[in-house]
Amino acid sequence: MKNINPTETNAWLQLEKHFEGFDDFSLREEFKKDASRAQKLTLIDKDFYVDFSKNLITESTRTHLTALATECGLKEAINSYFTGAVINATEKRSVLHTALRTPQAHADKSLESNVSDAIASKQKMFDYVDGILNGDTLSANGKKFDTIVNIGIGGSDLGPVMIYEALQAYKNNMTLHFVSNVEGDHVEEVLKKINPDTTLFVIVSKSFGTQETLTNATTIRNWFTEKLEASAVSKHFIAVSSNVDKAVNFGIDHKNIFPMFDWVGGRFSLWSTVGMSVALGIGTDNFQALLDGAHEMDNHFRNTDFEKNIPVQLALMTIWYNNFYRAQSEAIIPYTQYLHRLPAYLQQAIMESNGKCVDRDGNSVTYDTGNIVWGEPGTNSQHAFFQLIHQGTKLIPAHFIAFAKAKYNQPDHHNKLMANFIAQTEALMNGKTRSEAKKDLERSGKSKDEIDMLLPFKVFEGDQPTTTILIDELTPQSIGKLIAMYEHKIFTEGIIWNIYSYDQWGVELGKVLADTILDNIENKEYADHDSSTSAILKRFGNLNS
Ligand SMILES: O=P(O)(O)OC[C@H]1O[C@H](O)[C@H](O)[C@@H](O)[C@@H]1O
Repeated sequence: MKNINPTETNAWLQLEKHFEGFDDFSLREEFKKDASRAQKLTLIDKDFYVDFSKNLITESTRTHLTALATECGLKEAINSYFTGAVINATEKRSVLHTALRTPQAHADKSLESNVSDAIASKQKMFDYVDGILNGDTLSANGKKFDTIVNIGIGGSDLGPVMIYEALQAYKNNMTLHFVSNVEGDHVEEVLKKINPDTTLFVIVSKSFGTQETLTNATTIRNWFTEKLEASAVSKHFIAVSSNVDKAVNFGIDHKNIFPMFDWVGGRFSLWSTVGMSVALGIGTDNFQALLDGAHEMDNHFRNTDFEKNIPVQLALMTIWYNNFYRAQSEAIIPYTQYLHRLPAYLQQAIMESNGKCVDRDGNSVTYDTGNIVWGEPGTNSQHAFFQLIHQGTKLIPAHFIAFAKAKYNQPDHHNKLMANFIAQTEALMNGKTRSEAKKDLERSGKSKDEIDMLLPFKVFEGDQPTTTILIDELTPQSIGKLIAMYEHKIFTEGIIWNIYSYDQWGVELGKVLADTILDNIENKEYADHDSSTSAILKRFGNLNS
């Protein structure tokens, strides 16, 4: 992989010049000028329809941005990514979540053994899941398991919970709970709801060293052994980890440890045995369909020209807004409750990956990286933060994601949902001019004085950019494809920004300091900090003494 400072490329210079022409850019005008704008700026890959035309771009913008991707060595980088080069250099690891969904017959020569290991570990997981679901594997008291508790945090929680919520229409009758936060109240609330006799606990931790997960697992095991014999632990607790020894030390039966691989990053691990709880909740066929959907997007990303490549063009939009428009954030608005955890999942995937201020040569970057993402499902978000997108002072490019077909036959609901989905992007783009707003007020019979007073508040500037991602139907396949699309978008941005997307050193500092503070709390030693930290520690200590 070449380390290229994007701002020193010819394409970047061209983009800077090109951007100067955007002072009086108007999407309304662009659509008026070119009847085929939507068609030219929409990419279709089977069930995915991605319309970029409501973005602040022209076809030349796309050309310049695509040239930037090429000049930054994206083609070679994609090849390195898919063939197992050590692209996570600071941790000396390959980045091969794509191998987890590759059929053996499609494996690259260099990755045959990774793919066959992935398939073997998936098979072990599937056999176990089938045994639980068909009742061959029973609880310590010979009962069928009916509840799963996933104990994990970060990538060992967000991916599984997001997918499980997304695929509620595909769930079997297993009840799933997710315990992630180290907050004891979170654990207690889950324990209140479950019967130890019929509950399987899945401890998920790549490192098996994460404070939150080990604390929760220990508390839950203690609770469990108060209710059932200690010998029942081996039938009710399983672990997913790449640190098998630590899982054994914790007391997990060797045969109940489902290994994951060093070459899969935590936030990209939902495709691996980390998906255990999801597979238990939706069954192995649906889990396989999820993998197949992701593989379909892998092929699209790897084999499609950049101009027609959905993840590449999505990444380039982020570069355009982040580095040229200097937009501070992007919104992700899924028009389905099923995807209510998608923004949270993407916050980890995107911000932990690309929140880096040092380039691949170890120098401080001189340009912005790491886009901030946030969001909530529509239509709820329309009644919450859309005011700021429509009339605030910030440029907030947004992804609008929806599925053309609903899962249940409620056409009245679905038509209303989709009407809002479509209307919002049109409104954000067109806004409302002063004269349009004035006409509206006149039509409503307001006096001249009232109109003069109200008019400034009724104007919408418009030109708020959106990308519409319309997918035929929400299925395990399309959800897999959607998540893989974002994974490759993240990769592409990291390559162009010349940063390492697959480490997360920034998470360490706070973790280490928390250990010291915990020591202080336990020993009631509050003095050895700045006055703010000491006072907070003391107040906390006093309230709990
Ligand atoms: O799976 P684990 O090893 O327990 O790690 C859980 C999480 O811990 C860290 O905070 C990392 O920043 C995350 O990327 C990771 O997903």
